Amino acid sequence: MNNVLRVEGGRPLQGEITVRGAKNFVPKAMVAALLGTSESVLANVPLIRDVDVVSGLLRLHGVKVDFDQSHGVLKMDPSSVESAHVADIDAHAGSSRIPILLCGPLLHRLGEAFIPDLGGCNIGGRPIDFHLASLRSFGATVEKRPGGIHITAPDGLHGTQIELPYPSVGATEQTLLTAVMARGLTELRGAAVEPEIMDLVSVLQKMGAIISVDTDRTIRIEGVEELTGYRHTAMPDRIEAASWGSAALATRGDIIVRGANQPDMTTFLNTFRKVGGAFDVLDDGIRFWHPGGDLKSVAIETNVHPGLMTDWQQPLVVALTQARGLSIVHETVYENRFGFTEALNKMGAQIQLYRECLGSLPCRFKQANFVHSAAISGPTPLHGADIEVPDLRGGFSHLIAALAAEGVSHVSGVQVISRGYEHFTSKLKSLNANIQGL
Ligand SMILES: CC(=O)N[C@H]1[C@@H](OP(=O)(O)OP(=O)(O)OC[C@H]2O[C@@H](n3ccc(=O)[nH]c3=O)[C@H](O)[C@@H]2O)O[C@H](CO)[C@@H](O)[C@@H]1O
Ligand SMILES: C=C(OP(=O)(O)O)C(=O)O
Repeated sequence: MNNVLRVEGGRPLQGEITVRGAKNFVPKAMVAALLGTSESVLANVPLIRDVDVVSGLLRLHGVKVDFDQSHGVLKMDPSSVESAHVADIDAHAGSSRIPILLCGPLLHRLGEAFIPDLGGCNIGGRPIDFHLASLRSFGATVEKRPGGIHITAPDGLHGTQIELPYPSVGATEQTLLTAVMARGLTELRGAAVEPEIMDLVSVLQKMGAIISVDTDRTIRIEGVEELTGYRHTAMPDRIEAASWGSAALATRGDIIVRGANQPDMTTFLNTFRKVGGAFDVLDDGIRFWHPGGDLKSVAIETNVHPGLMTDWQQPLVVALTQARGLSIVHETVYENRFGFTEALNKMGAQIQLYRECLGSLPCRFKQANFVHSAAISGPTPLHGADIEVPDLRGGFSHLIAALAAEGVSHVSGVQVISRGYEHFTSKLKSLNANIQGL
């Protein structure tokens, strides 16, 4: 695919598209396959770059990976897992955040792991201190090496007690993937409970794990000696679904998102309704549309589940530029997730950023000098511009802004978007968008 899209905006997006398995679940289920003694089969797998990256990493470790792309069925056979060459793994440095989750499974299977430096969106410092503290508490030894980290477990991995300082999605998954085969009981307090984590718990349970999740963010895992392969259908991508909902709103359009699942999106749907968007829950998806008239301004704060997802924030902000009045967005998950607004201002939006907490949720960034709140005055007509994709969700937001704007935009660096949005150019074309690769 070409890296620059010419977008002629001003047309409502209309039609229907389908979302498949979640970017923030599928790669983790792929990592879980490493723990099994037999083949795992995962269905509803989308064609996105993070799936390619993890397929590559699994293959390097001797897993046979067979991806039937048209049906979205991935078969993974880990019966002959082996150590990969460090130089080969190094080639994956900076590609995604998933490699850190290989630690536990590789320690169980091979007794050691080399993990390349991580990638993922540049929306904050994104340290891995909780991951490493968790692994050390299971008995692992971590050593920094050029290009990554080397991990061993000289005395094996044993159950432990962990309390996360913040309900980190990745650190919760790290703990789960390590605890399921560690000796004894692990108690994880302060865990994240995002639906993608619950789907991973389902996969691990199918494999033979014993995991209980309490209502107070405590997860208890009884280690078992052996896990088998699994058969599972991945939960749909609630971030992609919400992104298309925001695109319908920003362009005054009407989009049916087949595959969108209401229970995973309750908080988004409440916000969507408060802004003035209309939706209808269908048997196999959700229809999102702009009902006409003015959109309404809102004050929102991102938070861990069941709060308003941070990954929903960026596309929604584009729709908020078209709402009447002053909208406030307080980002409490990442300290630096408003960089994408610079391009929106260039296109005519009026978004002012603040270091203060413009909201009442407890926030780690209070008085820490991070620009993490935004005030959006609207409605402001948007006009076409030449803009550069900064990150995955920011990139999709730029596309929506270009589609909502009058005139022509050139959006460069769009390949980043394929990390989490399957076939996004053909989906846009099917929704009547006027886009061309250059
Ligand atoms: C591949 C994937 O699933 N990515 C998602 C995952 O990212 P990821 O798992 O990286 O996000 P986390 O939930 O871990 O991060 C949340 C916050 O905790 C901080 N933190 C995290 C780990 C750590 O060791 N130390 C630390 O300080 C982070 O800097 C961030 O401020 O959850 C995020 C929060 O829902 C989503 O935005 C990402 O789309
Ligand atoms: C931040 C995101 O992803 P990652 O953690 O993979 O960078 C995202 O999906 O919006």
